[in-house]
Amino acid sequence: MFSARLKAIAQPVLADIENHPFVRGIQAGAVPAAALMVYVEQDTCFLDAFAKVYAGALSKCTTKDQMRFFEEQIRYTLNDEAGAHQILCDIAGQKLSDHQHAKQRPITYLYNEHLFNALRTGDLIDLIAAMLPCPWTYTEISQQIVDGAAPDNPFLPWIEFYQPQPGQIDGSMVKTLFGMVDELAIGLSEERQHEIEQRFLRSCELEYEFWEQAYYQKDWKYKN
Ligand SMILES: Cc1ncc(CN)c(N)n1
Repeated sequence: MFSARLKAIAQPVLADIENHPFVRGIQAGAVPAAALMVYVEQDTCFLDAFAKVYAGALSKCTTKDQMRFFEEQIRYTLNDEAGAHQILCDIAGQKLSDHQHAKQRPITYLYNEHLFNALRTGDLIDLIAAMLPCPWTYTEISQQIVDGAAPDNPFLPWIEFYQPQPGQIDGSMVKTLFGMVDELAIGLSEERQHEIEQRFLRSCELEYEFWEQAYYQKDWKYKN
């Protein structure tokens, strides 16, 4: 299966994500408030772009079922994922509405442009491959770190938010997306498959860099 190939090539970066100090901090129940707020601000920019890219995926669909699936993801991204941000703001003692109008920092810009590039230059499979690391790495992280988290860990609601539970959208949707990729990969040349793998792997690396950007509060050097 092509999806197994994608998961296999991403194992080293997935391990680095799971060991990132931000992610380890979530598991330990302590992340600096400033890092949390950079994360929330940048993730707001990211999810706005992600919803638009989902709309682009919808425009590339060939069946009603595929269209309904993406329509559901757009609603989830626009309406429900701010719930995860609210949890982080509560932990940091901050008001969510004060952190929803930030400008894109470099990695957010790069990640968003990477997605828009897949939308402009790729087929549906290219776009799904570029989008999949977003839900996939969070599902993997939440499964990995929930075991070591203490019952009074303030991040538990955030970890549970991304847990692949029956009826919860992020778990089953990852399976659906990998299933779509497997179907769409049938008959593609080795060269095309390699291109698609690159889009997937780049997004995994950008997921890592997104944690890095927030934890170390990285920003543009020159601003006006
Ligand atoms: C950058 C990023 N990647 C993934 C997710 C989880 N959907 C997120 N909210 N933000």
